[in-house]
Amino acid sequence: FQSFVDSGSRYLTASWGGIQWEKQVRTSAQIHRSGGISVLVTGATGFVGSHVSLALRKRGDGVVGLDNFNNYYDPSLKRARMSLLSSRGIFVVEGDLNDGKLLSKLFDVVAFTHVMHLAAQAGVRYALENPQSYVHSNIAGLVNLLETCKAANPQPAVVWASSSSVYGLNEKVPFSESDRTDQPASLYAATKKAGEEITHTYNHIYGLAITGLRFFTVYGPWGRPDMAYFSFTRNILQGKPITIYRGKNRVDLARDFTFIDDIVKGCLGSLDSSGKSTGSGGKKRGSAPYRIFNLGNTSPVTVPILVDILEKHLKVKAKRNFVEMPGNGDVPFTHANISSARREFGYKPTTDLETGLKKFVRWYLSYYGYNTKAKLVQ
Ligand SMILES: NC(=O)c1ccc[n+]([C@@H]2O[C@H](COP(=O)([O-])OP(=O)(O)OC[C@H]3O[C@@H](n4cnc5c(N)ncnc54)[C@H](O)[C@@H]3O)[C@@H](O)[C@H]2O)c1
Ligand SMILES: O=C(O)[C@H]1O[C@H](OP(=O)(O)OP(=O)(O)OC[C@H]2O[C@@H](n3ccc(=O)[nH]c3=O)[C@H](O)[C@@H]2O)[C@H](O)[C@@H](O)[C@@H]1O
Repeated sequence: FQSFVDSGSRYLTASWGGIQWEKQVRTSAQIHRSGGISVLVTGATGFVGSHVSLALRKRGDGVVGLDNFNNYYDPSLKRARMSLLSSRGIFVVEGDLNDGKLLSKLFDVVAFTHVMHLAAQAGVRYALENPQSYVHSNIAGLVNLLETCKAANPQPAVVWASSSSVYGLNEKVPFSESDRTDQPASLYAATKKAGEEITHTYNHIYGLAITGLRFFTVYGPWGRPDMAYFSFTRNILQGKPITIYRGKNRVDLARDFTFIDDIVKGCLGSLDSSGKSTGSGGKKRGSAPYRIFNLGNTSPVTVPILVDILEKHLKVKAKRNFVEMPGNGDVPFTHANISSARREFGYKPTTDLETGLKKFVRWYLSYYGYNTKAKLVQ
């Protein structure tokens, strides 16, 4: 464990502590509505984390962010999201999940009721290039966070992001939470599956209330530049070709693309129904809930149709380059059964891909300085 932490030390930052810092953390954690909660959001300047933090704040909850601002994708986008959070009074602590002293300090300063754990090394194909980053954040970082939560007094309830990728090579659709998840197709998926097992042990031994959310290919404004809808948009606007993967016999790949606002509603619904941890200071005093939910859209769309929609909104034709899906961790299709989340906390996605991509394109053109005719304004 220590060697993972050491090998990841380039991520570690120590610019925290001091009276002013504690004041900022406390102020940010303050609850502004009756019955509100105070939440530590990890990965707060990431795509999903920034949206969830803003939504919690908007309804009057206390929010403190944590993020290491790593350069997996352009950190200036994370800084821009942070500015947005700061403008709403949310303080983001710059630090790594593996920094145990920092996490303990945060829990000394604030008695968080909930942890929304969204920090991770995301991306399916990048695991071929940098496998250790998945071990660092998704395994070692997760254990470190759970160690802190277990020792806290009171213990928070933990909601964290697993992934649709745990269904791996399954062919039965739609994917249900009770389906097998023992055939991962990527190291990313394997670390998310490991996360589900690891969180189970912390629930079992220490009484932490745990909810795992299997997100299905989330997209939207302020999104992730490494994802297909985002990189396709960039290339289409720059007149560069895009690579579209296809399965054997030229079968199109499909994803249950899910709009960010629907995911945010699912995150808040699961936080509100997460139940209570039963232990404190590392001692279990009763059993606590352990839950896993799919959060998808239940309406898969093929990748070429995604490109058709982008072309329509961008008013530019894509240069399509089809290649057979390389063995890089991809799965042919995803499709969520969401009846458990609907039953437990009323999860009901309402945005179709056409509408959601329109909102994404509008944001993209504005953020990257294009005028409405998709020309870059110099
Ligand atoms: N976006 C999707 O389609 C999708 C789908 C399924 C699951 N997920 C999961 O949802 C979560 C959020 O994903 P996202 O799309 O917002 O990704 P993201 O990369 O935009 O956000 C993750 C954030 O975590 C931070 N981070 C990573 N490692 C860290 C560490 N060790 N310490 C502190 N901060 C760290 C990153 O800097 C980043 O800002 C992740 O757990 C991801 O695996 C995302
Ligand atoms: O749902 C999930 O669990 C996963 O969703 C996404 O993974 P993925 O579905 O692979 O999303 P993209 O990378 O945006 O790819 C979407 C589709 O486009 C395809 N694609 C991707 C990139 C490319 O250049 N060409 C291409 O055809 C992929 O094969 C896939 O079928 C996220 O990147 C993961 O972090 C997340 O865990």
